[in-house]
Amino acid sequence: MAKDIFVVGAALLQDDKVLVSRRNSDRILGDLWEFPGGKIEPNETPQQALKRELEEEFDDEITVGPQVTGTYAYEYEFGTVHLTVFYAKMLTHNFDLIAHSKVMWKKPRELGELTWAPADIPAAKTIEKANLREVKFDD
Ligand SMILES: Nc1nc2c([nH]c(=O)n2[C@H]2C[C@H](O)[C@@H](COP(=O)(O)OP(=O)(O)OP(=O)(O)O)O2)c(=O)[nH]1
Repeated sequence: MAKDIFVVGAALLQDDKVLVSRRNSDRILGDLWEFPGGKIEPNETPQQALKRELEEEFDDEITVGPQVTGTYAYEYEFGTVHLTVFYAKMLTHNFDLIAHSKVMWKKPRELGELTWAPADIPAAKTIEKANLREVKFDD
């Protein structure tokens, strides 16, 4: 049986745009677009894992909002990735990020132009049709 890998991704929002990130060429699923995030560690909730991964990656705190869509399982040859994508916001927006070659801020209708990691397609399609200004955060 293929191993199960539990992964969280963040659809970071800024006005009417969402941050997308491209995997490095030398990694599994190299060059494909994804939502920044990573594997959930034992004893972590998906939200805790997402905060930890994003804080490591972008050196900024995030607020985690609602799930974009249900957890989606995709069977790759290396294992089955169970991906959950949450809407999120950065607390202090780090503009350096925009210059970073592997991330881009995109409007929802532009998401269909990207070559996504297969596990991300349902979430990307949901966001494509979403009105990002209506996503509700608790704070
Ligand atoms: N981060 C992330 N990974 C994704 C997405 N879609 C998708 O299929 N994956 C896959 C790629 C990897 O096999 C796995 C996540 O691993 P990762 O390498 O990004 O996470 P990590 O930093 O915790 O892992 P590691 O390098 O420490 O082993 O999930 C996505 O949207 N975001």
